Amino acid sequence: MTDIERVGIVGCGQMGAGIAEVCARSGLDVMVAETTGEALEIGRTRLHNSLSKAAERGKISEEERDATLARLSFTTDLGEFADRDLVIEAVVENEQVKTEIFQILDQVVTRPDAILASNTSSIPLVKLAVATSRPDQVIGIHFFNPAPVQKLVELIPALTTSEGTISRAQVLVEKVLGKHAIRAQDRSGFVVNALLIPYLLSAIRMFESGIASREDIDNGMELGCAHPMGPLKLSDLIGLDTVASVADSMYDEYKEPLYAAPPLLQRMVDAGRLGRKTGSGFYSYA
Ligand SMILES: CC(=O)CC(=O)SCCNC(=O)CCNC(=O)[C@H](O)C(C)(C)COP(=O)(O)OP(=O)(O)OC[C@H]1O[C@@H](n2cnc3c(N)ncnc32)[C@H](O)[C@@H]1OP(=O)(O)O
Ligand SMILES: NC(=O)C1=CN([C@@H]2O[C@H](COP(=O)(O)OP(=O)(O)OC[C@H]3O[C@@H](n4cnc5c(N)ncnc54)[C@H](OP(=O)(O)O)[C@@H]3O)[C@@H](O)[C@H]2O)C=CC1
Repeated sequence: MTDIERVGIVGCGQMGAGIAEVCARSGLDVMVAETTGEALEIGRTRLHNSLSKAAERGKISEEERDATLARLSFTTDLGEFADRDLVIEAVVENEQVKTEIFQILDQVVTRPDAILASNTSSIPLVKLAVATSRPDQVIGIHFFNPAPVQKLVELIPALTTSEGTISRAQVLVEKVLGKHAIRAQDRSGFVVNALLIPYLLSAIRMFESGIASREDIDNGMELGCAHPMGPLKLSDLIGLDTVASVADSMYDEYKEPLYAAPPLLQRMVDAGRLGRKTGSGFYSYA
C-alpha cells in the first residue's frame, strides 16, 4: 500500500507531537527531533500524556498504547534521520528557521527517494523546495489542530514537486493515516487558512474596537453558528504567534488589508501572551 515505513518529525510542539502520535498509532516507526534535551523531554511527556488519555477514554487499548510508545523514538540529532522515508517538519512558523532545517535535512537524509514535507500553515512550499537539492521531493502535508482529532490534511505540491511525490504522500495520508486529503495550490494560506485567518483577525478587530466582549463574540459563533469554539478561543488554541505569522505571510503574498494583523494581536505576541501554550491569551488557562 505504501513504501513509507520510517518517519521523522522535526519539532515536538503541539503539532509535531500530534502528528507523531497519528503516525505512530497508524503503525509507522516514528523518530521525533527537538533542539534541546529539555524540549525533547517536554515533547515526550506531551506524547505520553496524550496516549495515556486516549487509553483512559477507551479510544485505544493499553496494549495499543504500549505498542505505539514502542514505535516512538526521540533525538536531538537530526543526523539520526538518515534512514527516514519521510520527514515532516513542524517547527515554528518562520521561513528562515524552516529553510535552515530543510537545508540540514537535505544533507542528512540519505534515502534517495525520501520525501521532505512541511506542516507549514502559510509559507510557500517552493521556497523550502529550492533550499534542497531535491525540489521534486518536497511537499506540504498540512495537518489541523488537534492532529489526532481533525480529519483533514491539506496536500500542497510546490511548482517543483513530482507527481510521484504527490501520489505517495496522498496514499500515506488517506490509506495509512486515515485522514481526508484535499489538494491546494502553493499560495500562502492554501485553502483553510486563507478562509479561516481573515475571520479570526476580524474577531480580534471586533474585540479591540469594543463592539462586544470576548465571551459574547465567542458565544455568538458557538451558539449562533454551531462552531465548536469561538474565534478568540480558537486563536488561543492555535497560538497567537502562529496566527500572527500566518497573517503576515498571507499579507506579504496578497497585500490585502483583510490579512493585516490588528495591532492588539501583535501587542499580545510581544507580551508573550500566546494563548493556551503560555497560559494566557484572550483567556487565562492557569
Ligand atoms: C493554524 C493552522 O494551520 C490550521 C489549523 O489547525 S486551524 C485550527 C483547526 N482546529 C479547530 O478549528 C478546532 C475547533 N475545535 C474543536 O474541534 C474542538 O473544540 C476540540 C476538538 C479542540 C475540543 O473539543 P471539545 O468537545 O471542546 O473538548 P473535549 O470533550 O475535551 O474533546 C473532544 C474530543 O477531542 C479529543 N481531544 C481534544 N483535544 C485533544 C488533543 N489535543 N489530542 C487528542 N485528542 C483531543 C478529546 O479526547 C475528545 O475525544 P472523545 O470525545 O472521543 O472522548
Ligand atoms: N498551532 C496550530 O493550530 C497549527 C500549526 N501548524 C503549523 O505547525 C508548525 C508548528 O506549530 P505549533 O506546533 O503550533 O507550534 P509550537 O509553538 O507548539 O511548537 C513550535 C516548535 O518549533 C520549535 N522551534 C521553535 N523555534 C525554533 C528554532 N529556532 N529552531 C528549531 N525549532 C524551533 C519548538 O521547539 P522548542 O520547544 O525547542 O522551542 C517547537 O518544537 C508551524 O509551522 C505552524 O504554522 C499547522 C497546523 C495547525
